[in-house]
Order: sequence, then C-alpha cells, then structure tokens
Amino acid sequence: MIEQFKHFIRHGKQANKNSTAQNNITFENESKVPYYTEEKVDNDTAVARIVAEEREQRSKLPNYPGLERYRLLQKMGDGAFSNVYKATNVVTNEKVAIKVVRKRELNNAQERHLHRDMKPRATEVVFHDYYYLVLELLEGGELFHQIVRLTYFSEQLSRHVIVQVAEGIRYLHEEVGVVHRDIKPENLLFEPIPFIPSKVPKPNLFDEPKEDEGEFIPGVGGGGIGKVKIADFGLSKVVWNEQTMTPCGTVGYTAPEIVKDERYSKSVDMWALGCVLYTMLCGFPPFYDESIRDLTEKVAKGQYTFLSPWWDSISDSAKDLITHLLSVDPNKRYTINQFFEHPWVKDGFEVKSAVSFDSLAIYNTLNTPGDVPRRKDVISPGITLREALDVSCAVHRLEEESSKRRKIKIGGGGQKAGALNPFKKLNINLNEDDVSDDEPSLGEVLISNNASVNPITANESIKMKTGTRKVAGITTASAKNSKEGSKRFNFELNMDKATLLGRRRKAIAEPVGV
Ligand SMILES: Nc1ncnc2c1ncn2[C@@H]1O[C@H](COP(=O)(O)OP(=O)(O)OP(=O)(O)O)[C@@H](O)[C@H]1O
Repeated sequence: MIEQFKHFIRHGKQANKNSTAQNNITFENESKVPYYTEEKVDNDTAVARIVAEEREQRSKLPNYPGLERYRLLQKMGDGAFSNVYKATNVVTNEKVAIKVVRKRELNNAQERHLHRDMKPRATEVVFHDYYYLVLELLEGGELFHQIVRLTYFSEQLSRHVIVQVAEGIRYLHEEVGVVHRDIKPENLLFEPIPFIPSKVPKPNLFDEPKEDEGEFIPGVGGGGIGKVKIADFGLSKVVWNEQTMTPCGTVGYTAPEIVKDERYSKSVDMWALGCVLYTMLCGFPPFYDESIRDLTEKVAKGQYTFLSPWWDSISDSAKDLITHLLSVDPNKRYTINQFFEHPWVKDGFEVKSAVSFDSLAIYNTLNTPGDVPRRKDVISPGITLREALDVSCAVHRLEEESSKRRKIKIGGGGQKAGALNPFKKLNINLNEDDVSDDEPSLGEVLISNNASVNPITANESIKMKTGTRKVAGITTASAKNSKEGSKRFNFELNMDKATLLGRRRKAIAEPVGV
C-alpha cells in the first residue's frame, strides 16, 4: 500500500497560538504559514486584547429570574440556544454548573427548520424565557482540550478515559434505554486531578514535542484527568420497546427484530466510541478529508488506516478493538458488552508492535522541523477535528434515521447489512467533477432533507447548522471558495477551532485499497 501524503501541517502549535479572527491561516499560500516572525508581536497584542475583552465580558454576568438561589461565577460555555455557567448555591455553598437554555431561540429555530412551509406564527409572549439545568460541575472542562494539550494519550490514559465513557454508555444503553448520539471529545467532561511529573521521562518518539503526561495512578487517572463524564444530551433519544412501551434495556424478553433495531440505534454510540479512542491514541481523527463530500464518503465506507509511524508503537490489541468498533456494518460492530469483554479493556493487555526506535530516528531525521516534506497538493489544514467527528457521527445518525423511514415505508423488514449509502439520501453526487461551486454544506443538506421528518431529526439538523458553530464555518468557507472557483471546501484555522491535526503537525495518508 502506497501512502499518499495528502497534506502537512507545520507548526500547528504556533498556528493555534497565533491564529485570531484577523489572522486566519490557510496553507494555500506559503507566506501565511504561521512561523514565528515579527508579526508575532502584533499577534500577541491582539491575543492579549481578546483575552482582556473576554474577561470583561465574563465579569458582566446576567441575573436570571428564578435563579436567585445561585450566584453565577463564570461563563464556561455557550451554544446556539444556551449558556453554561459555573455557580454556587448560596445556601449550601455547593458548586454547580447551570445550563441556561433560551426557550425563544430554541423554539424559533425549531419553527424555522421544522415547518418551513408554514407561515411563521406571531411571536408568542414568553413569560418564562429560560429553562435551567443545574448540573454536577466538572471543573476540568472538555476532554478535547486535553488531547490538544497532550498531543495524544498513552494507552493507559486512553483506557482510563474510554472505559469511563463506556461505563456511561453501558448505563444509558442497558439500564435506561437511551442512545446519546453525540459522543465526541467536546462532550466528555472531566474532574481534574493533581499532576505528578513523570519520574522517568518518556522518550519523544516523534519530531513534535509532547507534553509530559505525568505519572498514571491506577483507579485515579493521569495527565491531570480524573473522573470522566458524558455531557450534552441534546441529541440523545430513548429507544422504546414498542411492544411493552418501555424504554429498551429494561426488558429481557424482546422480539429479535426489535433487538436488532435497538442494536442499530445504539451502534451509533459504539462507532463514536471507536472514533474517540482512535483520536486519543494518535491525536488525529480516523476519518479526515479537506472536502466534506470526500470525508462523508470515507466515513460511510469506513475508510481509515492505522497510519505509520504514529500507530507503529500502539498495541495490536488496541487496534483490534478499534477495528471492531469502527465496523461499517452496525450488525457486526461491537456492542457495549463486547467492548468490555475485549482483552485491551478487560486485562489492560498491551503488546507493543515491533517498532524499531532506529526507524523512528530515521523518520525524525527526515522530518526535522522546517524540513517537512510537502507535496504539490498541500492545501489548507482543512476541517478541524471537531468538524471531522461531527460529520462522522452525523453520517451514522442519518443512516439510522433513514433506515427507520425505509422500514416504515416498506412495512417492516430489516436494514440490509452494510447497506450504508447516505449520499443517495443526501442527493450527493460523489463525482467531484460534478460538484457545483455553490453546493450546500452537509449541514444544510441535512436540514433540507430532514426538515419535516420528526422533531428529533430536525433538532439534530438544527444543531448541525447552528448549535456547534462548526457547520456555519463550513458554509462560509464554501461560499468563499465558490468565488475563487475552487471545488474544495477549505477552512481556516482559528483559536476557536483548535485542531489536533495541527498539534501532530501531520500528514494524513489517503487510505488506499481499504
Ligand atoms: N456539567 C458541566 N460542568 C462543567 N462544564 C460544563 C458542564 N456542562 C457544560 N459545560 C461546559 O459548557 C460547554 C457547553 O455545554 P453543552 O455541550 O451542554 O452545550 P452546547 O451543546 O455547546 O450548547 P447547545 O446545547 O445550546 O447547543 C461544554 O463544552 C463545557 O465546556
């Protein structure tokens, strides 16, 4: 198999530091490659200004009616319809996270996307403008940022994280019959633990610097990461047993076709679990392409590789587990119980692949910073990890929904194994020559295709479009490209979209013959 290096990302760390709204980085133009230069001073000033503005904004925290029992301390996150704050209960002093959901925007968005053929209703008078969700506070924040910080995780730390995520999924799938449907590093939050520097420093296998992960303490954690929990159930749904009208997972005697259906729905989370594990172990996502169309195709066909040299030192057992999780056929994909039976999870078994440190040294010599081999087709750093994982999950959710619709249409009958073809539903022609310059983004396609399906799908589509701010970026970039007459979706890197690919400063090889 010939590896085709698709693109290289140089000095990703600097890219993340330097990028600001006015300093977007594309790699199409050499002069924009973000090396430290005299521009750095300007960038530092700009960054300092942005940080100061953000601080000031945070100091002006709103007073929400009905939330008098809590004192808001800090804004921790915001979404399309909500803000999340760190707060204290003024009576008990307990620290919590409060998600404030703006009802009106949520309703308006649903109106717009659910019933586009209907005339917009007159604005209703909303007496209670917000929903409040008081949540357990996980001070560490998103796991995503820890992967960026550490570049990639050791197998031990990856296992520590993924087992906890899987325990959460097992509870959801087996005990309450809920499918999360949006498992990704930004929806995994953690409790920080004290960092203990490594007693014996680990050798740097690659040319990029990796921050010390520190000592791992079994049962506690490592790299500053302790307990990990799943957040954001915005896309989750209950998988009902239609015969007993109870959530599935609670009933033992279920007809095979219903079990199959449940398994199908739950398999979306198992796919995502595989993507998260892959990403933690190497620092870049399993499916990646500059073009959303090509990325969608790769996800649907399950085209990924254990890219050398980054995967050479990772155990065969971990690779075997990932292979079973990233099975395109949902019927063959591991269930949560199979996950826990796998030796990598059960026994913590790690057999290092036969990787020669000499070969890595040779690789490193060939790829010293500033001397990274580049091909003519080197283009922008492409879509971010967040976007890549969003597309990966969306493709499978979409397939799950459409399989249900097909079933309803044909009056039963199962999903044919491996019959994944989201492009037909998406009306996407995979021949790139036929790609229209002003084609809609995947998010827009999802919205238009699902607009009148059901509330869950529509809600999901709205999130794709606006909730994550990611697809909005895609749309903008696509419009920009159309002016330039390019057929590629190029994206710009900025701090908000810190990319793991950047940290690995790396090439993603085009999987060949998978
Ligand atoms: N329980 C929590 N503890 C600590 N931080 C949290 C908690 N819940 C959410 N956050 C922070 O707030 C951010 C946004 O939360 P969440 O993922 O629930 O909203 P969203 O999906 O971005 O928004 P929306 O639901 O409006 O689309 C998280 O990424 C995280 O940084």
